[in-house]
Amino acid sequence: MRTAVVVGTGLIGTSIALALSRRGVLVYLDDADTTAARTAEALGAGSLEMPAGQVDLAVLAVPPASIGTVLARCQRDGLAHTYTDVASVKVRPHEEVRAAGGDPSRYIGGHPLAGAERSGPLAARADLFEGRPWVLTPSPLTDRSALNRGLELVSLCGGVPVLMDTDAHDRAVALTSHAPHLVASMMAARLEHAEAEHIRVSGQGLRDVTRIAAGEPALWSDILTANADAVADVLDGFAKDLERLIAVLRALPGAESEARRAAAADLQELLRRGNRGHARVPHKQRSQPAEYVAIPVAVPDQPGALARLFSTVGEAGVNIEDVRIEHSLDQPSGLVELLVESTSVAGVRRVLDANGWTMREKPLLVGEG
Ligand SMILES: NC(=O)c1ccc[n+]([C@@H]2O[C@H](COP(=O)([O-])OP(=O)(O)OC[C@H]3O[C@@H](n4cnc5c(N)ncnc54)[C@H](O)[C@@H]3O)[C@@H](O)[C@H]2O)c1
Ligand SMILES: O=C(O)C(=O)C[C@]1(C(=O)O)C=C[C@@H](O)C=C1
Repeated sequence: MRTAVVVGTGLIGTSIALALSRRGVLVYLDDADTTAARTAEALGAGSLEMPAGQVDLAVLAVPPASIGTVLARCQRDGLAHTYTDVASVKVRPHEEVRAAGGDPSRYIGGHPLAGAERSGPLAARADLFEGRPWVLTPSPLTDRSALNRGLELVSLCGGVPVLMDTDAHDRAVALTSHAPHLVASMMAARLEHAEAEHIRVSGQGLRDVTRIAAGEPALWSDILTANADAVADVLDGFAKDLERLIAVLRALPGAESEARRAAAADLQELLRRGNRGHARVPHKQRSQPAEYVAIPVAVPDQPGALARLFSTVGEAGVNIEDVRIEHSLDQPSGLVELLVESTSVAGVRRVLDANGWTMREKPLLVGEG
């Protein structure tokens, strides 16, 4: 693949664009929100100039409900030879592509099982998909060349391709992604009005269980609406376990000893079932764990300052893996931590220094806090 357009330069689109650009693909960026597109460009994800001719692949990284209309528009404009999307559901986009008059032979549905609870290009990372499953859903109408192009995309992004039917995909992710999201949201919702004193005494467990509840509600309602029945089926089983668990917990303190023993055995069995289920969760495989270093840079609170910082780093030919921003209220500047591969640190510090940026002395190894 030599050329690609990424439509939707948020978390997923920009991560794909960064990965492709790194592998030498010429990437063009398009987003309804020009700030998102400009930020992705400043991160080194590609170019805002639209291509003169047809590109090899267009990747639609827009919300699920927009795939059909965006694909029909792109195909009408003859933007690309082949099209794929990354939406978290697959039945509805396939149906909408047909309903919107798109050409299904040049479209292959896709869904990388990697992401984050943050949205937008600033949350993007080039290695997001490394070692992660990436489902492709060819239909009987999909051309073999489109399937091969999809496989090439997955490979360039470091993902592991999995071919599935749209139905099977949506049922699978109802269990592994969509219902877990709602369970995390429901647990996190318990905290909304909890006493601050209580929340203060929390550890990593609460963070682990609630992390994904920070996801963008508009995107998640779109995803859940498109897969509502399958998610409700998973939650039905969950609700039965929950009902049983509440009865068991209520029985534990007060019951006669035999009933108490039965309740304790039930509780243990539920916890053991949890152990067995947890043991089946696949762990992320990475070919080579990359070591990132955070370079803290003081950035003035001025329009365009972040874009200038990113393009300075881009000039050094270095990919920014992640960005953390600490806003200091009432201060004329904030602290921005640029995460880069450890091998690039010296070059980045040199180019920042030459361009007048102020850095904190010692770079932090990620995880040092
Ligand atoms: N967030 C995740 O963890 C995750 C993981 C895998 C797949 N996905 C899927 O990836 C897609 C994008 O999600 P994201 O997390 O990157 O969201 P995001 O909000 O970070 O980015 C979406 C981008 O699409 C743009 N956009 C919306 N409608 C558009 C249109 N009609 N034309 C052009 N641009 C448009 C928005 O302006 C935004 O910049 C969704 O379909 C989602 O289901 C998300
Ligand atoms: O890691 C996360 O933050 C995610 O929620 C990513 C996650 C998931 O694993 O459920 C979320 C939605 C996607 O469609 C794919 C991946």
